[in-house]
Amino acid sequence: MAPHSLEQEDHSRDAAFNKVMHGTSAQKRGGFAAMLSKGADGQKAAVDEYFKHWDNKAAKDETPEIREARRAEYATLTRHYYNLATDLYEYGWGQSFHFCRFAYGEPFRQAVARHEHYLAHVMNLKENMKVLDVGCGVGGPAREIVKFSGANVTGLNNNDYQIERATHYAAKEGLSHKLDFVKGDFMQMAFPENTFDAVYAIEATVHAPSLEGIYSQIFRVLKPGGVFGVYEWLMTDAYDNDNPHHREIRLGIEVGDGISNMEKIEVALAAMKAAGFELEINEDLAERDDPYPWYWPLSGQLKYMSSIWDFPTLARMTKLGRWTAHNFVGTLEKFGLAPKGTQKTADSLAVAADALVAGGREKLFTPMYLMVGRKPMNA
Ligand SMILES: CC(C)=CCC[C@@H](C)[C@H]1CC[C@H]2C3=C(CC[C@]12C)[C@@]1(C)CC[C@H](O)C[C@@H]1CC3
Repeated sequence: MAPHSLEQEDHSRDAAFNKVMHGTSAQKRGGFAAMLSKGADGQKAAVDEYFKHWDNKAAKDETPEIREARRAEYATLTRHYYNLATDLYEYGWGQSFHFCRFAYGEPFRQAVARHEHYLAHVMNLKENMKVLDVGCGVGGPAREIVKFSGANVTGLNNNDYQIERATHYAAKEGLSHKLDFVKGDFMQMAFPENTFDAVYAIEATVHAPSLEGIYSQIFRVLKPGGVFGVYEWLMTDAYDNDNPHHREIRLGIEVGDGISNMEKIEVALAAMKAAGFELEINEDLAERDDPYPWYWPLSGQLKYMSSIWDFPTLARMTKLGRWTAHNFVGTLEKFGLAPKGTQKTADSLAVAADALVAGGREKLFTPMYLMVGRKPMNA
């Protein structure tokens, strides 16, 4: 698809909204405690803004105009998605918002960290390099990559609440001298051209309305000779847009994961080329011969559990765990202990989980299409 028109940024509006919805909850210890201390008006506005794009818009009825309306509001849609989902992510998954490969007997957190180390390794990140993390979440991967490589990392994020959480965790771990976090829309980065030695993006650029647009921005801020590494969310070659079942899976992933429009592998490869990168690596890591698939923690199959410490994380994904969570947050909402819309958000994440597992099982979708590209020296 062609490069897309951009939403007007308004950082003071976003900061004011952040105060109304999140208050001081960014300082709370875990996702669950943070979730219970939201401002009701802010939460309602975020729910309305986010779900207006999806409610009553089934895959079978979707028109190009509906999809286009979502793409046109990509930044607001993504910002409100993370206003709603961040605490649930932290509660259910941890502080690294991405999938990973699993080796035999490998505990969950170790596998997540290994996926981050692998990207740093293939990009050859080194001590004191100036590195940009595009769409840094609450900074779990950035902290790990700083510790692994010694690089200095700037995290770019469009969501004020995630920046507050990321800043809080970096300070807590004594890493503030190696890490900073900057608010901004990755489609219109404020950094001057040729700023960074390396840029990485872990399962984040899928939120862009145009892959060519975001990869071109990354190309611009990279120094000549600099490297870009990305784990991209993409529909595989097996995805057929004329197949209603395939479309349902794609829409399920999009609605539950705050994505305005997800593309196929061929589009991402063409976008890297159009942006100007020399492609050094492109591989779907989901196709590696691993003992367990990337989606297994979401599928609730406890038989793959290799460490008893993973039980609390994985139990939440079983049928019983999900049923309990649905009813628990519903009860909290009823008694005014959790803000209205918490259950709707949790249910939407459950839809995402099912669609992600179906997309993975049917090999229609990958969350780990690895691309490493270099900006030519003469660019
Ligand atoms: C949205 C993008 C581009 C990346 C995030 C990937 C994953 C970290 C998330 C995708 C689906 C999420 C779900 C949860 C945590 C984060 C994800 C795995 C939950 C396990 C959080 C707790 C809820 O009760 C169930 C969620 C299911 C989906």
